[in-house]
Amino acid sequence: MAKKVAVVTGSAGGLGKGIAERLANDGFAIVLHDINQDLLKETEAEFKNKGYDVTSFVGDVSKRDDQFNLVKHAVDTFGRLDVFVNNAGIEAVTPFMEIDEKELQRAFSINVFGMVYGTQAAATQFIKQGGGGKIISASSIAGHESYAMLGTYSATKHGVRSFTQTASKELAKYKINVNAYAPGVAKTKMWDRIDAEMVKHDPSLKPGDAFAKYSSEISLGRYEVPSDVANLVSFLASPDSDYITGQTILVDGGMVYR
Ligand SMILES: NC(=O)C1=CN([C@@H]2O[C@H](COP(=O)(O)OP(=O)(O)OC[C@H]3O[C@@H](n4cnc5c(N)ncnc54)[C@H](O)[C@@H]3O)[C@@H](O)[C@H]2O)C=CC1
Ligand SMILES: CC(=O)C(C)=O
Repeated sequence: MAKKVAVVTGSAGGLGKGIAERLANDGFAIVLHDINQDLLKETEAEFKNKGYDVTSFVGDVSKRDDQFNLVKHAVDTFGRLDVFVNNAGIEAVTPFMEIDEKELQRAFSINVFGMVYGTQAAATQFIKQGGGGKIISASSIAGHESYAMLGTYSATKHGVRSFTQTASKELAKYKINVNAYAPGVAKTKMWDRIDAEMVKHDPSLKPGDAFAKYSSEISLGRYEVPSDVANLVSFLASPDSDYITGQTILVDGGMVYR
């Protein structure tokens, strides 16, 4: 039987790379994707060296055409699509009174518009194929609870949770499951940048303090690593999750309780 095919956006590094590697080990053919062409090519070469069935596509999730072309690339290369992971996202760290139009536009266009366009592109292909499919998106603990200095970011991740619910209700008739994962505090480049920005806005903080403070609130006593998130995404991409849809599932080591 032909391999199932998974697309993971923003998978040149960070959580997306961990998710893509786990899905490759689960037996999927993988479409890596990112806006960072150099890092994407490095990751593609690394995956090829490991023997994974992989291709890559450079794109910007905030551009609707790019998202549809990404799905086209997956189908042209591997013949079908089974799983689409809307992972790409950016942070925004700003005191509420200083949030401006530029920040709102940039964060919403990537985190929310990108998720909507990716979901539309994947669902269009799933409906054409006629056999259902899985759409899995990156929300956050900040999609369940809003944080100081992370107002814009938190609103975008609440948006992902909201669109996950709506899309799941409308796409259920096509046997398309739409769910989201909500990580907590993972030590990726994103958190390095959040930490640096928080220091700039709060003179009482030194580098590493914000990350240490957030991490200290994790019940299981350690920060998150990509495989923690990938374990959940693997489940959501598998038939074991066929009866779950519209959910934004926390994978945070115990920080936010819903
Ligand atoms: N790191 C963390 O603690 C948490 C992360 N998340 C979410 O998980 C997802 C992945 O986060 P990380 O791996 O930590 O971030 P990261 O910044 O380490 O990696 C994100 C990747 O997405 C790519 N990307 C950014 N904008 C893009 C665009 N417009 N189009 C295509 N690719 C783009 C980047 O080039 C990068 O390779 C994000 O949606 C983030 O909001 C959620 C909760 C916690
Ligand atoms: C990066 C993130 O999603 C946080 C702080 O919850």
